[in-house]
Amino acid sequence: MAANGNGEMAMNGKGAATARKPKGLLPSITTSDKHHDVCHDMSAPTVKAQTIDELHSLQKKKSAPTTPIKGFQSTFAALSEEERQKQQLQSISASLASLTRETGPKVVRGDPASKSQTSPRVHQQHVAEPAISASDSSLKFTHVLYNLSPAELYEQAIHYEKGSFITSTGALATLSGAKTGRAPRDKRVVKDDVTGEELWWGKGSPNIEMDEHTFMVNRERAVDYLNSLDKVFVNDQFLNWDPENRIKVRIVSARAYHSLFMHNMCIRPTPEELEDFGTPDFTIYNAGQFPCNRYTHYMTSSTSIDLNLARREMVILGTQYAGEMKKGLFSVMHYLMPKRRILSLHSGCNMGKDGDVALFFGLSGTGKTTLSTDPNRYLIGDDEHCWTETGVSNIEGGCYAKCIDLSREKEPEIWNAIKFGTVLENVVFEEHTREVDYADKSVTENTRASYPIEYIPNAKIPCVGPHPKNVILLACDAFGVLPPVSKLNLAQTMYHFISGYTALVAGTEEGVKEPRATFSACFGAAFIMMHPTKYAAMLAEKMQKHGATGWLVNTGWSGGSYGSGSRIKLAYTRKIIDAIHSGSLLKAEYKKTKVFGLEIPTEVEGVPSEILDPVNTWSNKLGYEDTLMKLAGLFKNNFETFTDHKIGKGNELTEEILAAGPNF
Ligand SMILES: Nc1ncnc2c1ncn2[C@@H]1O[C@H](COP(=O)(O)OP(=O)(O)OP(=O)(O)O)[C@@H](O)[C@H]1O
Ligand SMILES: O=C([O-])CC(=O)C(=O)O
Ligand SMILES: [Ca+2]
Ligand SMILES: [Mn+2]
Repeated sequence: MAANGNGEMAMNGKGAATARKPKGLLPSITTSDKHHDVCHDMSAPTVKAQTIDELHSLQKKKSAPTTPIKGFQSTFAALSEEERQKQQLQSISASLASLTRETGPKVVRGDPASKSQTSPRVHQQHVAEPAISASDSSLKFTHVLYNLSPAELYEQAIHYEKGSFITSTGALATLSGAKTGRAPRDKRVVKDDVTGEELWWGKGSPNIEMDEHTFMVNRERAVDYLNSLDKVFVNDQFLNWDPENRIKVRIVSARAYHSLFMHNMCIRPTPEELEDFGTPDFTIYNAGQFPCNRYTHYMTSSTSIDLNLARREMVILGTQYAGEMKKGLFSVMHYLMPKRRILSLHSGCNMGKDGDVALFFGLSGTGKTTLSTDPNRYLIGDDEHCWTETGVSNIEGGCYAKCIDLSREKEPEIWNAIKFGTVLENVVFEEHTREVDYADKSVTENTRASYPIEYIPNAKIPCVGPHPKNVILLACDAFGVLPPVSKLNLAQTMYHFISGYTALVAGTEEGVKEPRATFSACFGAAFIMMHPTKYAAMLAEKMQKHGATGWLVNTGWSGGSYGSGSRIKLAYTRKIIDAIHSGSLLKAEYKKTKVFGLEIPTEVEGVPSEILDPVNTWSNKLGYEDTLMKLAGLFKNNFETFTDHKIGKGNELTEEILAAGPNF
């Protein structure tokens, strides 16, 4: 039926339903008893499903086999894919095996909550003859969520982990629990015949010993805990972009947060690389929600981070802070790489357009991530590197930026990297808009963002580069007496590298009025495994061979100590770094400072000249002298522990290095 254009309906056969209406009014509706068709909206195609379940099943496409099946498309090829999956599950079951039971746990792929799972393939490590199960744990399944994607991990985190939220820019906000930083005093390293000889033990060393048996007790505790869960996350990934020195790592964890963090921080395998992954070189068991047993020998708290180099395993109990995994693996690299005559470094690294590489050493919070992330240069990495015979390589696949007081204006690249896929630890956000308040320290001052390195637009992929031209030592001097920049000779570079000075500021802690100096050998004593002089000797040799220049950059206080002066403007530090990169600072005019004997430039483009010599910035000159002497004394005191160690042939370098420290 159709309107006749005058607002009148055509009369139907019976003429009963409609009446002529005055013009201008809406047409009345006619129903017809002649045509029995239902009214359809035929403009959109219908869905190809009969039921809701069927509709939902259409939504997800099965991932295609990761590599095209080689050869003929036969049942033989399909079987080998199945065989490969079986081997993968067997390998995971072997990882999770208790060492006191005959078989590994029954592992099955997929989320136990997922209905769509088709008849699970179950695997056990070495299936013994059918026997009566000795324990309930051997009856249950361990579901394995294997190398999930960020989207899948978001869903797991949001569904199951309290404190997981999507922020306004798409990052995953998480809480790391009671621990919001690393616990170096809870680190334990197995001391055996080999490591007893090879590693650095005793005063100043980060390696606190434990015996093999105690490690096994903690390992068993972690494995039993993990196997008691409905599901565990397994990440199989790589460390080190240098293909010849790549390490395969497996991380077994209980939280999607941990899995996503390691997805970001380690190197992500391609589907093809994953197929050939095989047995990992190193495995982490992260049972961080579960404490260690205080009755266990060597335990001094409910947290324990245990490294067993012989077994190539690490166990985490009693801390959920994800940085333990990252830095635990870094410790492993600090052992494995020097054995291959490769130097491992706690440094950031970037490269200019002309291929000039710079290393940025520094303790936590001194600016490695901030300063290696530079819009004018290619980012190779922000925290952990190797220096080989051929050049530098990043160990990791992601960055871990501090984000307290982060601002879009000062650090736009890091700001923009905080998007979907990024893990944002312990930040505070507005409940409704989910906008993050980076100034808020309610949870901790150590708020962090972990993102894949390719989130920085000018990342250099693969993350490798030629030999460094500049070696920049960053110190955040809260005493305000170290110059903003000094040029170092080789002996001075070694002296400051071995010293590893920075200062912790008192912050909001009551009663603490003064900054506290910390000396951390190689700018990362918490992670090195052998004596600091071993790494220092390698650095000296490499810098000498490749003609690299050393620099000391103070990213800390100026115009007085913490409390009266202020932190050097990031914009000035960036100008100083620019001048190092461009080579202009090498050609500048220098003068030598008293006490520390540092060469300081008289001018740096874009930086007020008066701040280059700190004495100019202090109104209280006597206070400056006192503070300078105090810091010099702390340096001297600290270095005494190293004087009995030789570097290089015949001890000469040691003499030279000793003479390179403060003289007074
Ligand atoms: N002059 C400056 N130079 C460098 N960083 C500065 C300066 N002033 C303030 N900052 C701030 O100091 C912090 C440096 O932290 P960054 O993440 O770079 O540390 P890091 O050396 O990478 O430490 P970690 O090894 O713990 O990751 C940033 O929050 C940065 O904004
Ligand atoms: O390990 C961490 O938690 C953060 C970091 O990079 C460091 O402290 O050097
Ligand atoms: Ca960092
Ligand atoms: Mn670090």
